[in-house]
Amino acid sequence: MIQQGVLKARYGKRSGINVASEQSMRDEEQKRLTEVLEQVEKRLDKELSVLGDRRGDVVGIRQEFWDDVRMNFSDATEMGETWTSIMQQKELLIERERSHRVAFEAVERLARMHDNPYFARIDFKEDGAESAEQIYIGRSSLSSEDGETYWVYDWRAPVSSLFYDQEPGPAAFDTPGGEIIGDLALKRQFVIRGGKLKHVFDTNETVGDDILQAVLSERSDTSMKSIVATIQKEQNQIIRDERHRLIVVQGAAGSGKTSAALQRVAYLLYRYRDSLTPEQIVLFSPNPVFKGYVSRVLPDLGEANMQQKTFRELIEARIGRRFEVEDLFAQTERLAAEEGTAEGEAREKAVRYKGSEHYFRTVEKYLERLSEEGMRFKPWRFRGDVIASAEEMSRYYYGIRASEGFGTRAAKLRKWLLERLASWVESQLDEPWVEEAAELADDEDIQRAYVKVRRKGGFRDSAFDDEEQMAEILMRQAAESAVEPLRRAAKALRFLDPVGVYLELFRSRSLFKACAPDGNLPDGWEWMAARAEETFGRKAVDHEDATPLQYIMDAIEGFRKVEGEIKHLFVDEAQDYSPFQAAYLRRRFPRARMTVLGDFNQAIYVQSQESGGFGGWTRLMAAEDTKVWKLGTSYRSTRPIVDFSKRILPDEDASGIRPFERDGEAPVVTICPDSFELANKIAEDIGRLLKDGHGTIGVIAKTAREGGNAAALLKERLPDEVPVTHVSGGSANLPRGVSVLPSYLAKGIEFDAVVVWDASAVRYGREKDRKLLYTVCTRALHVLHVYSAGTLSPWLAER
Ligand SMILES: Nc1ncnc2c1ncn2[C@@H]1O[C@H](COP(=O)(O)OP(=O)(O)OP(=O)(O)O)[C@@H](O)[C@H]1O
Repeated sequence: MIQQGVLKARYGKRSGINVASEQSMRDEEQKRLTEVLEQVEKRLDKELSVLGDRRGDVVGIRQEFWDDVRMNFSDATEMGETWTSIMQQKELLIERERSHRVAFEAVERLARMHDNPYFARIDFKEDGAESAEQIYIGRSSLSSEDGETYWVYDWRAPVSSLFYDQEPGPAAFDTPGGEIIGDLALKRQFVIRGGKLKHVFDTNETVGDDILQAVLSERSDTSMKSIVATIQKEQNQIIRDERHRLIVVQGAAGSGKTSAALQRVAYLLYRYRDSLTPEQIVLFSPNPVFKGYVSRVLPDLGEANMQQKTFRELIEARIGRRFEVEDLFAQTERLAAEEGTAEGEAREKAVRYKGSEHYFRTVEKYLERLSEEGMRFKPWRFRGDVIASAEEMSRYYYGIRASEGFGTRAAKLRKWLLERLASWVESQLDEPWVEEAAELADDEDIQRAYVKVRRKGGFRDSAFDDEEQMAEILMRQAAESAVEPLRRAAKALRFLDPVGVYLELFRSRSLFKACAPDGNLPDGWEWMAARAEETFGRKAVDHEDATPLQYIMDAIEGFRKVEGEIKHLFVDEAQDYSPFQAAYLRRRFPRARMTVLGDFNQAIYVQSQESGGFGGWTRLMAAEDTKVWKLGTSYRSTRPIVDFSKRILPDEDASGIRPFERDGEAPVVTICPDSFELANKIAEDIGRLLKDGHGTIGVIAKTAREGGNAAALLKERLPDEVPVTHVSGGSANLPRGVSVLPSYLAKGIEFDAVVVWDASAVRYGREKDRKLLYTVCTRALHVLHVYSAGTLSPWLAER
């Protein structure tokens, strides 16, 4: 609920306004609201009765489905008719179910409208028009049945952008038919809840601070809310940008990147409702918790959810069947566990390097070279016979012009191999192994052979000849089915050896140097080489090798497995992607426009430390198709929390971050002598925070292991009626109450109160921990309490 006190306090400050005119404005708007609600009720009644009828239809058809079908299986014709009649009945049911769903959605939409039909009004006089039109803006539109009166405009309608973008005075907005110019005479905002007019006031700002203040002061929920009533001008530009194929948003923590992305999805679905479906939009989410957290926004706006994926799912689907693939979280945990050891340092160096631009360019160059030489093939053998050796394949492959590209070359080689296989099968027909295999033929094989001979006119005159033909066919069938797996492998291009190709980079020093942009081996190359041999040897793939391997694999196959039907790709937390991952997504979704959102101050994974900010993303499309937007105002946290968090960052990175003016309690730092005392203090604190009414409290630990310990220690100390949820990798739901989770699962989400489990110098002492600590602290909306067992992190100490 909006905290009315905030609005009243602010509203009171405007007391220069004439009280009488204020009252008449209220009366006027109350009258209008009553009228609109009457309309909504009328429509609701109608839709409810339609819904009842449709439900009756569906239930009726289901119950009588089999009665209305004529069943007769006596002969082929009757069977055909029975089938047709079942299909007709099924079509009817599908159609009625669809109309039932449409009616249900209409009822839902009208019920939402009855609660809160609109949130703004603008009066706009188009140049040349006689008078200004009053335009009321809500989550969805409402017009009279004859279509003559527009009671409410959808927030996504072209004219609604006036509300978000412009102040009273001369104004213009874009429509698909061109720009419309005129005068914006009035901007009015409303708070309507449960069909009651709570507040109404005029504003000169783009979107008044008063309402935003009130909205931001609300307690958080376990899932994200839509922001349509308070979209800010800079966010609106992102939401409505249709000009660019690639939109990159760099925005401070809490600046509304995810919110803007989701409203943009809703906007696109509205704008292109005849040609775009939610299934054609994919959002890449950082983790399963986030997936659940954002899944309510679109349904609340009356739209179906887009697809959500994580990068991990993409990798798993492609190479997960053949290899044990480490995921990003497992990698992060391992790096944390091995921190300070020689092995740990070497691994970290490798992870850092493999997420770098240097490595990406090295592999790109390597792929270029592969089009001239060096492709590796698996020899094509059967029963010890070499049907095609790796050398022969290579010769054939490089005999095809390079300009044909990897995909065509692989397809041509496949054709050649299948032909070879066919003539090899021919040469084997008299061999004893074929005879033996033919003797094992089962009834089905014999039946097939028999049918073939019959088709050729056999089994009529000379029985002897027919038997011979049967035997020959059976042998051919036996040979063919023996080589079937080989044929299938050829179809899947399994004669290519992507792992061999990948490992070659670490087997040949000179090859690596020749491909590296500066001709140098990276520091730790030998360690990486030994590690790669060792992991691939046991069919495991480190996370840092997974995308490069997949990229090479898909490249040498000619990027066959693309998702061309996807029209829009959204990538949240984009700063955490390596250049390989960015390039891979572009290839995998070749037709998609991309909206990429991130914050380089929250680049917490080792894999993206060297990726060069957003470089990996901005090069994906031509400069004229690309737009970089910046969001600097942080809306999530109170001003004291934003100021506190900013100080964790180097000045140059913090300078662009502005808090939205919302007051609150100053963050509190508590240093405890040891972790035992830390757990005691935090347990007490949680009791207080719950008593103060904070509905979501996030206790954020650095790693999953630490989170597990923290959850156990808190459960021991807190009474049973305080449920403590330990959120780990697999769980997708964020409950109300106290959640204990590792830093990387807190990405993108927020809590009323954040308790930082142990911000000591031991846990967050190094430069690379700085962004992590910043990310953790910026999860707080209203309250931030930081605890440390022993010496405080240096990133917090100097204050
Ligand atoms: N225009 C707005 N009106 C109301 N609330 C807003 C607005 N913009 C952002 N917020 C609120 O600010 C909070 C942060 O928004 P969001 O999660 O979209 O930011 P973000 O940039 O993705 O953050 P982060 O990078 O830290 O994950 C949310 O609670 C969101 O509802």
